[in-house]
Amino acid sequence: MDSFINVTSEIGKLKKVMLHRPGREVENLVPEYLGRLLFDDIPYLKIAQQEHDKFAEVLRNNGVEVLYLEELMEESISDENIKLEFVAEFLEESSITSPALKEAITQYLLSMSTREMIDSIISGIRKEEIQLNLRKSLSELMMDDYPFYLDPMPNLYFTRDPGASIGNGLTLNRMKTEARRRETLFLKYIHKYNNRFNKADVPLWYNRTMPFSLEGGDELVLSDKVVAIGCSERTSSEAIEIVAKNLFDGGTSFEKILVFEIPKCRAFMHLDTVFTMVDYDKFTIHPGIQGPLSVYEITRGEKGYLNYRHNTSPLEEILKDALKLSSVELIKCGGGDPIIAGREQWNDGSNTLAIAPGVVVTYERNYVSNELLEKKGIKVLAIPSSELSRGRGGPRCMSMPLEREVLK
Ligand SMILES: NC(=[NH2+])NCCC[C@H](N)C(=O)O
Repeated sequence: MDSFINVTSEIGKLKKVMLHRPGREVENLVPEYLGRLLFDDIPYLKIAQQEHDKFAEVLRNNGVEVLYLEELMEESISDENIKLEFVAEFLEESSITSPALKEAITQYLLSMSTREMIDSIISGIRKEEIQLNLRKSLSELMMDDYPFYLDPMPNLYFTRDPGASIGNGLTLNRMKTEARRRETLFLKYIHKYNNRFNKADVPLWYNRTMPFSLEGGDELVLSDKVVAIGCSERTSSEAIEIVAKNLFDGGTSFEKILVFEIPKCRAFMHLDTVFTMVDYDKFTIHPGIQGPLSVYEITRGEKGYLNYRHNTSPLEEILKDALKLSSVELIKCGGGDPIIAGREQWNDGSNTLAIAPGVVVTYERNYVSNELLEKKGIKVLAIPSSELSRGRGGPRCMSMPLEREVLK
């Protein structure tokens, strides 16, 4: 049986992808906690869902099988013991320490159908949902005005980040911030228990139990030989070394890791917010990172060691050389105009999702960058984006490819 995961490029025809349709979690955002939950504004859920459905429809109309995280998860924990294991682990990681409270929340969750339970965990659990006749501990008393027992997970529709498909395997990531760390538990259970996965042994190139942060928005599979990883606000150099070692030792075809060191700031949180691949030899780039960008290379060394090199050539040269191309083109977000580029990058103008070589899904609000892509011969499938964009992620962030056609 073929592996359930097969991703050896950023642009090969997309065959299977995992999404999460935004739900009630987005309506549990309030101004006080926006920053901590990594949002800049509160999306209007009804419109966000319509936009997201349009995104899924564009993918389906182009031959992509769309799988929803919530459905894969429901399949994964249908067995009662696995469900209990999941709930216990989830509550542990949500810092529910009081045994009585843990028991009350567990009973509350288990009174629901599996699907309702998953939706409720994603939405977050407000204190008034559960009637408690317990004596409060000191810490509970002091946290009394905090509205949630379980925080909502509004970033889950960015399915790109908790894990990434590389070759036939996955990185199961450790998220930089507390706000997103529990998201990776879903992928852990899907990987471990979903029949689609474990029938075809899927190796993990990284695990969420490791201490260094790694997020999928930083992981780009440029070819079956080259992976680019952003060293960013979210992804650490230590994690990159571990992924490199595991890919090289894991019998994969990968030979080189290009480490893109980008400025560590919110606007550029992941590499894919400033750089994506749109065709064999074409990339989008935010002009704001071209100056500060440093590229390092990791290759296989002797006796299992890794070789490291700071490559100071211009980015075009680095990409040409790594991908064995005669030329490459970097297409500037907003055409390079600093105001347009700043505005469109903030709404993920550089965050394209290639669904085939030269065919990308983008946000329609980034019309200057979209027109430019079209001028360069790229087919642009633009989706509505007024509400989805408020979470600071675009079509690439909102999708986790599971399978792409192998490029010839
Ligand atoms: N792959 C990406 N660029 N993801 C964007 C994620 C946005 C999300 N609000 C966060 O801050 O984590």
